[in-house]
Amino acid sequence: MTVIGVFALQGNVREHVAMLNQVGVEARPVRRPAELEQVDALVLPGGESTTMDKLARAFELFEPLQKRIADGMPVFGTCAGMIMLANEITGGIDGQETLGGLDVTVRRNAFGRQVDSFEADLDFAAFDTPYHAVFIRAPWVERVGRDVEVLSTVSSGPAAGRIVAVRHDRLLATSFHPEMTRDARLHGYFAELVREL
Ligand SMILES: NC(=O)CC[C@H](N)C(=O)O
Repeated sequence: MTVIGVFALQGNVREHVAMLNQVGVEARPVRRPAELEQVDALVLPGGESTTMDKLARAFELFEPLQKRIADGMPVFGTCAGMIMLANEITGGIDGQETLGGLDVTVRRNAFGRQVDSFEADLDFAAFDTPYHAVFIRAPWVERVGRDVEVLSTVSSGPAAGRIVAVRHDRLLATSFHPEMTRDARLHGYFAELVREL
């Protein structure tokens, strides 16, 4: 049976595990390299990408993660997790590094101070009704590589048109926190992507 890990050094780990269970997937926290070896795919939750970068190094997960991503492990990165997956970032702190793999440029804290946190209904071609998304000091995607599919953009307001969900082969990323609403459709979408392998 497929097992999806949730990177558990930071973020809403329990909520992600619960939503994966809700879509019929076994899920468990990943804190150590040996635990990473036992999962088929991984969720990188939101939090603070600069801290995640440091913690991943301190727990000796950074290089094993990069290797698994290069070997084709599916990863769903949300918010700070999206930043961690990006090949390139703007607005990072000095020396901040990402795992990479996703051919995009992501701007940290892109929505500005006034809109630190906000909610928006997003359209996804894969879903029949809008997806209600919660953004917290969220990044957006400024550049997408040739093979990256844009799954959703903000539909109205000052940030209209900004890219907030993308997929590049086995890597899925959202600017927002899909574990903070009751809507498990994105976890379901990711689970499908993992099962198709
Ligand atoms: N909710 C979040 O994950 C915020 C991301 C955070 N602003 C960062 O740069 O990592």
